[in-house]
Amino acid sequence: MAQSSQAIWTDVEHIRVQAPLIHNITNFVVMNNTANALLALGASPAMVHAPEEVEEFVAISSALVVNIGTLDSTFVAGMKLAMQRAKALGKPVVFDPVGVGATTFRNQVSQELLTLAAPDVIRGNASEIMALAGLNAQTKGVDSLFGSDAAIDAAKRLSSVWSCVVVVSGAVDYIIQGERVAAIANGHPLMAKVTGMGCTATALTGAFAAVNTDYFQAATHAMAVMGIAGELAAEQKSAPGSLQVNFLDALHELTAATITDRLQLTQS
Ligand SMILES: Nc1ncnc2c1ncn2[C@@H]1O[C@H](COP(=O)(O)OP(=O)(O)OP(=O)(O)O)[C@@H](O)[C@H]1O
Ligand SMILES: Cc1ncsc1CCO
Ligand SMILES: [Mg+2]
Repeated sequence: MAQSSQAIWTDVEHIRVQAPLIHNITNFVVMNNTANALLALGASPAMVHAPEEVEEFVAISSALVVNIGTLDSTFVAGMKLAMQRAKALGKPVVFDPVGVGATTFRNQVSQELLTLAAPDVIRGNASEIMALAGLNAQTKGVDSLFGSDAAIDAAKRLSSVWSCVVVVSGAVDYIIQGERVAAIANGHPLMAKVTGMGCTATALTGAFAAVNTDYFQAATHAMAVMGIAGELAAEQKSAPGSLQVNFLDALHELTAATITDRLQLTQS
């Protein structure tokens, strides 16, 4: 078994054995999908966003996932408290800047969160990563208007400004930390036709970061597993409704052999 496939499988086994508790402050659209994806992978999800309880909850969790998809000011207050506490406790923080670039509120909140408590991993589509890096990228709500390769320079800049791992998702997923770059060519175009597959990628990254403190590896492994499970699901039936369900089954049934057979990872 190739070294990279083995390393991915080791993380999956650790997630399945440890079932790390993943604290999610996420959007109303994807709460159910991402909770089910974390469970199917082997982690233990909880969606907890009230400012009154997030600090206590993050303290018992193994990773924090923050997603700005359906922002409002109460969510923002919870995000700030949770991110600061997670940083103080040394817990991994993964950030999904859904729709950043579309409105002033999203832009302001994203910059405030990054400044207050820089995350360990940022995952977004190309438009989001370009907007977050300060490029005047065009956005179309929560979907990208660009291919992921258009955002590689922006991702490098973000990675250096916030000293974090940056993931740009798309047909090819790029994982960037300083000069380290990994590219994952797994996945299926139909994944973009199911809402929240990007949010799911971010949530799974939280689970991998809970078991692997090399967050570049954790993010790379999460994107590889996303892509492979997406391919398997699309082969069952090439339609969005079925893909959403078959994706969960593929995560649950994932084996070391499947990862070895399918992994399309290049690193530089
Ligand atoms: N054309 C494609 N080919 C292969 N995989 C794809 C393709 N488009 C998206 N994916 C995969 O789908 C997942 C979601 O990526 P995408 O870039 O669509 O996220 P997103 O725009 O943030 O989604 P959302 O906001 O709905 O959560 C990733 O795992 C990515 O690799
Ligand atoms: C559709 C949608 N709108 C706000 S968040 C979200 C989920 C995909 O990002
Ligand atoms: Mg997204």
